[in-house]
Amino acid sequence: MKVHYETAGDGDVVVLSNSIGSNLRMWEPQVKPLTDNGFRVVRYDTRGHGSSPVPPGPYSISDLGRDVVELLDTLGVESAHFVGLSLGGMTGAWLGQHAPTRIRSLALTFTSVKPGNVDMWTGRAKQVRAEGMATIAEGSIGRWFTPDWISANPELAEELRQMTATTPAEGYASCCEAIAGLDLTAGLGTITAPTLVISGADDAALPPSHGQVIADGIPGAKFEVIDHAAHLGSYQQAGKFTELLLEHLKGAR
Ligand SMILES: O=C(O)CC1=CCC(=O)O1
Repeated sequence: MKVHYETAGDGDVVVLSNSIGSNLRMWEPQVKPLTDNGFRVVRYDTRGHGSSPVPPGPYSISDLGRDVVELLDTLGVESAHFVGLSLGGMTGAWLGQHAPTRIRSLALTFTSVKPGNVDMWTGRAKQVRAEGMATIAEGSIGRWFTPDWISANPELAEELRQMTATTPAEGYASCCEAIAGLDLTAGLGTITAPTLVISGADDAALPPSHGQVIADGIPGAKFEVIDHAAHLGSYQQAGKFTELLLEHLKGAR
């Protein structure tokens, strides 16, 4: 499936992959630092999100991974650095296992290879298909940011709440179904790409224990935990997140 994407800058390609309920705009804080450091940023909307197509679900993690391979084919890019947050990180873990020749390095952030809570994810899919996105959008903001960040940044928080509220319900639900029951643990040891794993100390959705499993499973992976970061730590602690990412990407050049 051809997903919607935007590119910026010149140099080695870095693909940025969004979390569930967001779109490529979530990477706004990273675009300038990456292009200023000689990378070509390719950010895309995961299927069912933003301006990408919304085929009827359920989707699987291999659907999401194959969309990235098709995107690289479209761009004529043999291999790219891949940075994913949450659902994007799960897509990255699939790519590292199933399309290793297309992946130069991986940054798997605020994510998991075995999220668990199967009933919660299937229940969320059912709720969204029945009621739409409004209730889910309220809940997302509470998981994405700590209460003090929301109080200090009310306009940004509202903008990001709108990002979730305007996500197509069928797309969101179908991605919940890709997460439900997911378990990519067994293949972690086959990943050969240089990998950075980042978790957030205040991420109640996918706490650092999930990142630790990934880092323990991938040979040579580096693991960092960012303080004062909830689930959308790339936004809440954009400075620290981008610093870690640039160090990793420059080391994998
Ligand atoms: O929104 C959430 O519940 C947290 C989350 C898990 C996977 C993802 O992309 O976001």
